[in-house]
Amino acid sequence: MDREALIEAAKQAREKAYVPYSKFQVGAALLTTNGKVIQGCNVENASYGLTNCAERTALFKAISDGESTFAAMAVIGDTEEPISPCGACRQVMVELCPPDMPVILTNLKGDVTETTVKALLPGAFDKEDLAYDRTDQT
Ligand SMILES: O=c1ccn([C@H]2C[C@H](O)[C@@H](CO)O2)c(=O)[nH]1
Ligand SMILES: [Zn+2]
Repeated sequence: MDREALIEAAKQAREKAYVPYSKFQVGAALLTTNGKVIQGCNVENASYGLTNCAERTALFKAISDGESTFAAMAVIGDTEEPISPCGACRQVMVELCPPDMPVILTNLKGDVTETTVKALLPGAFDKEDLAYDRTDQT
């Protein structure tokens, strides 16, 4: 699966976005290590804060389908610069994806930036922080 095909899958997913409030469609495509592509779109709600972004939709779909090892993600929106994932999605990527996993950020004009999960959220709070032994502390 090349980068262009993953971007195309994200573009298709974007068409399915449920965005009656923002009208801002976003698509994501997550490549698993066994070559499957899982698509996600943003799904909004009348209670605005319940909105699920495209990136988290793809990740949660994958986990609930039993897919847990990921190789890359592409994200697309109609933005001037390549789309920038929100903080919540960056935190969920840190939880579920390898730190060096490529994240391909694009827009409809075809601008592309490639980054990584760890570059998107340096210094993230993660499972290692929870693993610290606190039993002897008062
Ligand atoms: O990377 C992003 C940025 C925004 N959104 C969604 C959330 C909301 O539905 C709309 C406007 O913020 O775009 C995503 O899905 N992914
Ligand atoms: Zn988000």
